[in-house]
Amino acid sequence: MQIVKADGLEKKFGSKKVIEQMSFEIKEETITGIIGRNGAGKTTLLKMIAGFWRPSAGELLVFNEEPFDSLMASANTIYIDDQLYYPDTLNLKQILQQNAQFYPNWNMDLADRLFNYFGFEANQRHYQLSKGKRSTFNMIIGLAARCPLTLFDEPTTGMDEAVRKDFYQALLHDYIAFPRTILLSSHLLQEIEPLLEEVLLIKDGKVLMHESVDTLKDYAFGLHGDRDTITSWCANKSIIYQKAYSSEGIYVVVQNDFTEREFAQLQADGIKLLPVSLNDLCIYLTNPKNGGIVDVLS
Ligand SMILES: Nc1ncnc2c1ncn2[C@@H]1O[C@H](COP(=O)(O)OP(=O)(O)OP(=O)(O)O)[C@@H](O)[C@H]1O
Repeated sequence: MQIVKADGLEKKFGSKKVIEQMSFEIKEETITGIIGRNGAGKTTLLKMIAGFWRPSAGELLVFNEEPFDSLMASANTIYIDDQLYYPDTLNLKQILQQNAQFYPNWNMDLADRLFNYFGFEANQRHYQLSKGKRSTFNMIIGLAARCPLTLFDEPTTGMDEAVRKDFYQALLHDYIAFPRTILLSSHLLQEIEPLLEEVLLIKDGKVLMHESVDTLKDYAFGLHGDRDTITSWCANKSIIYQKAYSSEGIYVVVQNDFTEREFAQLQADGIKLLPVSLNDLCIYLTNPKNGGIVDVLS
């Protein structure tokens, strides 16, 4: 079953289109990484899915309903980012209790255990928490709500590495015990990769790719060696990235449509074949076309 379905989805702010012709489907009980550079449109997309913002055009269905202003969607969806606001009059324990009343699957035992593990105190106020502690508290709400659709928008902002690792472990552990549909936007693809089943890669408001992590791992590989040999091998191939490392040497990342025979021939020609990490692949695919920072500085 599809939990989210977008077809020709668009969002404009004034005359500026920030989401353009997005079409994709998110399957039930998957963890999908929403990946893209700064300003790609991740938050805008997640906020439309959460029902906070109305699309400008196209179709967006969440649980088969338009999510904007939908009570059904809001009761079954939770959106967590570092901007969550709670009234100053409530302490942290009261915030948990309030959430417990709203979310039908809320698990107070899980919330309490995480609350104690991360060293929160009942009478602390949300606005007084440090940035990392606020993200940690928000994450507890995102997990304990056990919403059928859970949206985490850069949930680890400000968390130190140890807390981020705890969060990823808690997320995976609770997801295995209580599967739900999770969308997770993060710049730390390397860290979240082990959690992900699918990646929705966004560039300039458009979907560049929507694939399983397994497919993306085999999507491309790197060729390292003599420039002329590699250039002739890549004449009819789809090049994703290239960098010269000497006057005769080059590193090229190329889409993987090589046959076993071609692989053997490449190696016989003295070309090194290197795997490309998911993180690097996404960086190369979303590279702006105006060179790198070194080009600006030199
Ligand atoms: N309320 C708004 N009014 C006008 N433009 C907006 C608004 N919100 C977002 N934008 C623009 O939409 C584009 C996409 O922003 P968005 O926050 O969705 O990107 P993002 O991928 O989440 O970026 P980041 O990784 O930096 O958080 C940006 O160009 C941004 O300036």
